Amino acid sequence: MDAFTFPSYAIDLATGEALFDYALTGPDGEQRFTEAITLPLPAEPPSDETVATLGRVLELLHVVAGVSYYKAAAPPRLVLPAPLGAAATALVTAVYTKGLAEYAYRNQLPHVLELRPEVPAGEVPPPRVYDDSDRRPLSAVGGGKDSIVSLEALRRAGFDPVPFSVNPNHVIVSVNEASGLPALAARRRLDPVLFDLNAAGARNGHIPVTAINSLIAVATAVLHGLGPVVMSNERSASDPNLIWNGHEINHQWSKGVEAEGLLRAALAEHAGLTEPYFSLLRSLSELHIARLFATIDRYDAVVTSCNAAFKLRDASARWCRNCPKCRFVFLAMAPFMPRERVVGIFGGDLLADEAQIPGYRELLGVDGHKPFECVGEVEESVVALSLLAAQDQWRDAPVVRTLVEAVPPTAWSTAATSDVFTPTGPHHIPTPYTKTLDSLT
Ligand SMILES: CC(=O)N[C@H]1[C@@H](OP(=O)(O)OP(=O)(O)OC[C@H]2O[C@@H](n3ccc(=O)[nH]c3=O)[C@H](O)[C@@H]2O)O[C@H](CO)[C@@H](O)[C@@H]1O[C@H](C)C(=O)N[C@@H](C)C(=O)N[C@@H](CCC(=O)O)C(=O)O
Ligand SMILES: Nc1ncnc2c1ncn2[C@@H]1O[C@H](COP(=O)(O)OP(=O)(O)OP(=O)(O)O)[C@@H](O)[C@H]1O
Repeated sequence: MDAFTFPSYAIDLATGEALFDYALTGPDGEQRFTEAITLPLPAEPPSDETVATLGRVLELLHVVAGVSYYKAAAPPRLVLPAPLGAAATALVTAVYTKGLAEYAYRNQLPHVLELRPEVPAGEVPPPRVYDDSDRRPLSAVGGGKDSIVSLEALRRAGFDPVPFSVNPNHVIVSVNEASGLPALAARRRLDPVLFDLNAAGARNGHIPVTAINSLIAVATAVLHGLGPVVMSNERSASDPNLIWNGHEINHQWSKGVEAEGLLRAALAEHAGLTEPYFSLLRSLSELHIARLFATIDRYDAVVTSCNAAFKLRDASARWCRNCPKCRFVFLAMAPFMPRERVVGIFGGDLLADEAQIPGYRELLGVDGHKPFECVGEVEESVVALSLLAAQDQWRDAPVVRTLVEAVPPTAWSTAATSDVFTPTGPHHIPTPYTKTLDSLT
């Protein structure tokens, strides 16, 4: 295939269903795809102004959601459907290069990292300015500990958040039920042709799914007259897993602060939104978030951070208890909870299971590189281990004992001087929200 194009998109405001068309084209023909995204409908029909702003957000979503189909062939040309301003073009360029960096690395496709979209010439008419800053926030819920911390903090700080999810599965539905807050949901249906192509051996790999979910959330907020979309993306999401050919390869790129800034700028430029989107947890380490989560117990029976529970097919019921994310989250929660509580949350004791030791060695930086998963930095794992080694309830757990001997002696001084509980780094949290997390402590 030579090129990836974006033939059209349309939304039916009677049903909320938006259809996004894509095409891979080449000398041997064309492969078309249609993705369907259905937004929840508001009680009252939207005004013409709202529909115009929504249209601008959907134009960005159309282009960004194309990554799922582009990756089936990774052609050299990315041909955009309409003129875009500088900020929107920067977002699209980054989504298809940095967002697909893990895919490029694993498939050995260096040209993907250099991809530059072809943007049709022309002016983009300026958008209507839509000041959404003081409206109720839409709080994205993914079913894991991080979004629960944000939702509870927003609620306790009096922001009256509206929980929102894309394709909520049983985990997310249970989390929303546990919150007691009425939630909004959007549906997203990938073109089944993609699965047929995958089964036939098409190129496949990781995509920047948070960029897509984020734009669906912003579209929903606009349609419902709500305020900023509040995400729960942590500090370490901005850190790469490795460097390849001089490029950072980051599994979590679209959760990182660079993606957040690009998305905010594109939404301001293209859709006129003044305060569209930010992460409330941006300055926090995963370990710090786990400590905050420990102060909330109403979600213990339902919280699930394991990605295996969110597969489109053959999903696990809750924690699989045998992946980097399960290992990391167990390690991060354990220092801040009675042992029976964390074992109850996970349905098993990972630190009593010696089969977990090789995976924990990777998390602690003893072997390999940071796994391609949503896990914290090596330093956070080291600090968690040092906290466990100092607790009677954990000191003699088989995995803790072995790991304490496995880490280099320098790890303990690293842990002693670590700033993992000090919020740091760039963030986009608007002034009214800066004290929100204090409501949890
Ligand atoms: C649940 C999961 O981790 N899925 C990744 C996995 O896909 P798998 O084949 O095992 O199962 P499905 O998710 O059901 O996907 C089936 C196919 O569909 C393609 N696909 C899926 C969603 C989408 O938006 N676009 C798609 O094209 C997918 O490629 C499959 O062929 O492995 C895939 C290949 O590496 C990953 O792409 C799947 O990741 C999902 C898109 C996903 O939702 N993953 C999140 C749990 C995730 O990884 N989040 C990251 C943040 C990444 C970011 O920058 O946003 C994190 O939490 O660290
Ligand atoms: N299905 C979804 N719908 C809407 N937002 C989502 C969805 N899945 C994840 N998110 C949001 O995307 C961001 C990244 O997701 P991630 O899975 O890391 O978070 P989480 O589920 O809250 O916590 P954890 O890191 O413990 O899994 C979070 O802000 C989360 O709220």
